[in-house]
Amino acid sequence: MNNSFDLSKPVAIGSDHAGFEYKEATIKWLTEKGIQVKDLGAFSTSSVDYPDFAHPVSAAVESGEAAFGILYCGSANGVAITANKHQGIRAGLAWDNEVAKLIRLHNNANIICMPARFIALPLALDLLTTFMNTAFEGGRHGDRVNKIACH
Ligand SMILES: O=C(CO)[C@H](O)[C@H](O)[C@H](O)COP(=O)(O)O
Repeated sequence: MNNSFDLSKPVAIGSDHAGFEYKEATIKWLTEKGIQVKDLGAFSTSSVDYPDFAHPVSAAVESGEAAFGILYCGSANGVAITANKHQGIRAGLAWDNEVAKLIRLHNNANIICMPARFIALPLALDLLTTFMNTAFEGGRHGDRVNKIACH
C-alpha cells in the first residue's frame, strides 16, 4: 500500500448505528494491515446520533493526533456535514472509486465519509484503499482549498 498519510499515527474512525458493522469490519481490515486505529464509536447497532461520533473523529484529525479519519453513517451526509463544521477538516463523501480519488487529488480531504446503507462493504474497503493511496495534487487545487476557510 502506497499511503499518502503518516501512518505512524493512528487512523480515527467513527460511525453511528447505521455504519457500526462497516466500522467494525474496517477496523479489522486496517488492523490486519498493521495500521493503528483509534475507535471513537459507536459501539453497537443501538440507535445513536451521528454528531456524537463525527465530532470526536474530526477533533482527533484536526489536532494532528490521527493521520486521517473515516466516518460511516447511513447516507454519509450527516457525518460529513458535522465533520465539515471543524475548521481544519475537509470531509469528503465517497461512493465510487473516481470520487474517492478526487476528494484526495482535488480537495485534500482528511476524512472520508462513506454511506453504509448504500454501498457494499467490499466497495467501502476499496474506496478507502483508493483514498489512502492518493496524494493531493496541489497547484490550482491548492489555491481553491486555501479559499475554503471562512475568515
Ligand atoms: O444517514 C444518516 C445521517 O445522514 C444516519 O445514518 C441515520 O441513520 C439516518 O438519518 C437514518 O436514521 P435512522 O434513525 O437510522 O432511521
